[in-house]
Amino acid sequence: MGGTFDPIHHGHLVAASEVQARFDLDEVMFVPTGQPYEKGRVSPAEDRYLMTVVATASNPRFHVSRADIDRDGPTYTVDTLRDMRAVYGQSAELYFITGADALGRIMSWKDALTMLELAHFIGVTRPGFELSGAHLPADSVTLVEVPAMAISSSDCRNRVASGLPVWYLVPDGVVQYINKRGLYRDSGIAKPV
Ligand SMILES: Nc1ncnc2c1ncn2[C@@H]1O[C@H](COP(=O)(O)OP(=O)(O)OP(=O)(O)O)[C@@H](O)[C@H]1O
Ligand SMILES: O=C(O)c1ccc[n+]([C@@H]2O[C@H](COP(=O)([O-])O)[C@@H](O)[C@H]2O)c1
Repeated sequence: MGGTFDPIHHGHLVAASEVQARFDLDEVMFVPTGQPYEKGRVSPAEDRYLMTVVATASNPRFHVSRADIDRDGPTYTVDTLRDMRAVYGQSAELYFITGADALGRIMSWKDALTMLELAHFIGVTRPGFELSGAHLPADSVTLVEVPAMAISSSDCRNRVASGLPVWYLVPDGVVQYINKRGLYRDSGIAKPV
């Protein structure tokens, strides 16, 4: 599952768990983006990576990859999938999990046709976003309805900046990590480590 995870929240975790169970996946690899070129300023990659590790630690099927944060330049999913293919080998069945909003734009992603050959794409429902696969290649993309969790990372950041709690929106360890590092308090983005 690819995402900026700034911070990772229960919407991401429920979506990953649902897809893992429905597709009987051996594991779900969370891949925090290095430089998400479509987003503005984001928190340091190391903070986003560590929050993802903390959030997924208790699930034996969940793992976290540094592939995107260790690669220089803007993050493109075609590169992520090539890296995953190199790790798991040619015979592995790869699925790329993402949200319905992101999925709607995948045909404009870098090397979209090559990318669609490297994995099967799963778009999970997200409250507030219309789920339509009409313009997407049906053999490469599946839309999956997951239990609705109206949580977003931007809302979590805004809540911290306003002094509101994010308990129960993100895992407890992520709340503690945000507090320890003072993330999102001022501009919404922490200073580099
Ligand atoms: N509550 C949710 N339910 C289902 N999918 C989600 C949810 N939140 C995020 N996603 C999906 O997870 C992927 C990674 O999300 P990302 O890390 O950008 O979080 P986000 O909450 O969308 O962040 P932001 O609010 O900063 O845009 C995206 O494809 C997004 O659509
Ligand atoms: O490959 C691309 O051109 C591309 C463009 C936008 C987003 N993505 C990937 O889509 C995933 C979700 O992105 P985001 O910005 O919603 O967190 C994440 O893994 C991104 O690297 C990939």
